[in-house]
Amino acid sequence: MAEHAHLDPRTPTVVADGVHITYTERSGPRSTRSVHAVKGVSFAAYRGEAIGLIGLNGSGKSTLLKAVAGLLPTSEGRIYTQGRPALLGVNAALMGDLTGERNVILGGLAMGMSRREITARYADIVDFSGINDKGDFVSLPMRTYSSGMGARLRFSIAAARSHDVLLIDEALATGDAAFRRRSRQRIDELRAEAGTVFLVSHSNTTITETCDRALWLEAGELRMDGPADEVVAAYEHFTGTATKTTTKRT
Ligand SMILES: Nc1ncnc2c1ncn2[C@@H]1O[C@H](COP(=O)(O)OP(=O)(O)OP(=O)(O)O)[C@@H](O)[C@H]1O
Repeated sequence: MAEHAHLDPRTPTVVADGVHITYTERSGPRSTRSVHAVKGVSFAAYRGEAIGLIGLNGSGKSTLLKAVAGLLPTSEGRIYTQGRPALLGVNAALMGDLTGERNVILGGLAMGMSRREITARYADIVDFSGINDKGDFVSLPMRTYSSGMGARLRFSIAAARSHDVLLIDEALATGDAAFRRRSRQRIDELRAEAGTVFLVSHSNTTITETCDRALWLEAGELRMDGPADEVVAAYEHFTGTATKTTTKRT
């Protein structure tokens, strides 16, 4: 229809409309302190996009991700999402005293998989994580894993099913090169299945390799939104460092 020609034909999965997020904490018996972490952020994310969130420490990236996941209320503005977004954080709640195997089952249930689906995908999840590459770690308690192993297992559990919106907070940075390659492929597949992936990372290389679009947050404000390579280039110019030195080696 000609009169609708100006409308974006893509399907939005997340719309943030003038979002403000403020943390309020008690700072004494009768006083509170508040931190205005996200300030008037607006964007629309569409099916099939992988969007990187970049910015200095404390710029509001994790806060925005948690709000999109529905774990933090906005103090002003609205966030609309399609389906139930899945948040995959470095600290996602797996249980240290339980074995990797038990955690795959619990994590799978938390991600909305049925027992039958988990059983069917169990071997793939463990293979993908690579935690059994050097021995039978999956039958050991998770507290015996390195932080990289834990993060890999979390990513593997979350990525085992498709999501309308998958939110990933730094999880990929902890893997080795082979695991990062597998993760990138899996993110591409999730996008091809028409999901939207958000990725918070301090590695500019991870952002440009994994994402087609990036949002740059600066002191809680959205400073730039555009193609990942352009936004990363502007951010690097701002931080005054070249790609080489900002690439986090893990
Ligand atoms: N639970 C909390 N209570 C109070 N203030 C918080 C809380 N979490 C974060 N903040 C504050 O909100 C601001 C944004 O933090 P956030 O963790 O979202 O930034 P970030 O960009 O993800 O940082 P980083 O790159 O260091 O992970 C910071 O000033 C931080 O101190």
